[in-house]
Amino acid sequence: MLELNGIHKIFNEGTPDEKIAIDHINLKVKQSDFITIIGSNGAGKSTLFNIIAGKLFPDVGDVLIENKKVTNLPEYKRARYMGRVFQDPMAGTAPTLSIEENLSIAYNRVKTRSFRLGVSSSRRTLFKEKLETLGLGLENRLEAKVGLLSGGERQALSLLMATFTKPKILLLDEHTAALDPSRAALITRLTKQIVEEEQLTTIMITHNMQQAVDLGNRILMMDKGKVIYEAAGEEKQKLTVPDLLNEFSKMKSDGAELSDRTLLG
Ligand SMILES: Nc1ncnc2c1ncn2[C@@H]1O[C@H](COP(=O)(O)OP(=O)(O)OP(=O)(O)O)[C@@H](O)[C@H]1O
Repeated sequence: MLELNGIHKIFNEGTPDEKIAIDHINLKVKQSDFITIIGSNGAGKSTLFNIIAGKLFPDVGDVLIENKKVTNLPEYKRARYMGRVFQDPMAGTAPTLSIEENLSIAYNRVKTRSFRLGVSSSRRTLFKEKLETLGLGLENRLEAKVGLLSGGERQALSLLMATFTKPKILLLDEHTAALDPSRAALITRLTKQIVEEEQLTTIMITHNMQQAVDLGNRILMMDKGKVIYEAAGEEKQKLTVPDLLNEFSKMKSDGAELSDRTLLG
């Protein structure tokens, strides 16, 4: 489904600020894989997502989606393959537009080339059905401005907007990190539900070890631009938070920086 071959990315090359953000990473993501990525601050996780999404281009290496090389395809041309939810609930939605207008934009992005905001009755029925699956009553507030929603409601809507058109790849970029614990638990539960129902190929960055252990069939740990630990299948299912902390402590003994954020339980 998604292949990263020898991806290398350096920022500010040849200057005193030179930084190797991604150090020759290879990754093969299969259809319906759900990968969680954890790692220290500055490990290269967001840079990796930006390269997958086409927001950044690698200096070396190739990105393939369904065996097609997309390495230099800009973000807007990859948008119909990708769903992405960011940490900031404000990032995925337009606050001055209504819930149905936001859903309409997400729908048009993939289904048609139209930027029309008008919503036909069949679309409205589809939007209502999808919103009902969130269990938040948003289906009764189709005309409410998104700026009036709580952070959790907004993030649930962002998740729906990123997934209801069944993207080939779903990127979740610490999408529960800015929410209080109960709202984070809600978004985690909805993520699991949507990914399972739609069989979405998903990659999720998280600093929450419990979430990284609970979700997905594969886990990657990154440090200094490299994947330094990986578990999949049964090994991943058996993995516990103490096991992960143990892996982190090995990393620490190799001189890596551990921050409190890395160790979020
Ligand atoms: N646009 C940029 N210009 C210069 N350096 C950058 C840029 N983007 C990222 N970096 C550097 O590249 C490294 C990797 O950053 P990245 O944001 O990918 O890490 P991360 O694993 O997502 O970190 P965090 O968990 O703190 O969000 C860091 O040292 C960062 O400072």
